[in-house]
Amino acid sequence: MNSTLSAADLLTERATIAVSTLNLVKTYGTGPQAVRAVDGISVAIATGSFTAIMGPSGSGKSTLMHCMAGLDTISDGRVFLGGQEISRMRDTELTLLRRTRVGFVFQSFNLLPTLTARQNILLPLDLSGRSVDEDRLQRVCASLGLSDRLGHRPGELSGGQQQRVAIARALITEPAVIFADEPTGALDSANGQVLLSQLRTASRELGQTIVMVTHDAGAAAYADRALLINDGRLVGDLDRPDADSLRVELSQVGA
Ligand SMILES: Nc1ncnc2c1ncn2[C@@H]1O[C@H](COP(=O)(O)OP(=O)(O)OP(=O)(O)O)[C@@H](O)[C@H]1O
Repeated sequence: MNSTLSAADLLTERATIAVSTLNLVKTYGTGPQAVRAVDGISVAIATGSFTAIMGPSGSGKSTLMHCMAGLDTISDGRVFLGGQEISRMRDTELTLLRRTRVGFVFQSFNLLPTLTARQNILLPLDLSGRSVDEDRLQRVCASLGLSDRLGHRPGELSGGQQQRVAIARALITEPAVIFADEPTGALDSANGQVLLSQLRTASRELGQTIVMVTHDAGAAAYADRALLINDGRLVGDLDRPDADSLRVELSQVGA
């Protein structure tokens, strides 16, 4: 997927591109204190792909992801998600889009402690008044190894299981994109690897588009593609990245 697509391409290729940016700029603050956290990034993410965003601390990874997900306003450029231009949307439209077309997984699992795993997973459907597709629920939970844990509350689950509940909650609405910010950050290495394999399976077997921010070259190696960010710019774009070549690329940008 090249980065020279026009806005018209991005709107007409909605079947093959899940999320894209054109000359995206995000500036925090004004005057001499202003920080250009994202400095003119154009990128197109293929539907069904698993993409890692990597780069040194402060390079703009989370800001880029937040702008792609409609969690943050942008300063300039354009963002398209699921065939719609979100950079032109009003707040109410954006809120609806985030609820129905986007899934989120964060480092902290963000589960509601008083709800069971099943109730946590179904929460986005409940909030938007949508009915439960029991088959999809069973399929998603089976693929994540959660079928026998659905009646448990988060406090009765391990960290790895809690993060899998968070992934099931993100998958249940069949969103255009799941955005994951350091999803293995609170897990030990064995549970982290299980989780990354499950994200890869969700992309390969369910066709789920996933965009993941990570510091970890080993984690990014599970993705189909790694975008390298430095000083708010796209400085590398690797297909089928392996951990060693990612470490070399990262050391060259000072990470
Ligand atoms: N709300 C904010 N207000 C002002 N500056 C911000 C804000 N959020 C981020 N920044 C700045 O924007 C730049 C990019 O931050 P961002 O969090 O996107 O980087 P990152 O690559 O995700 O970093 P890390 O890996 O440390 O989480 C940094 O210089 C940061 O200080």
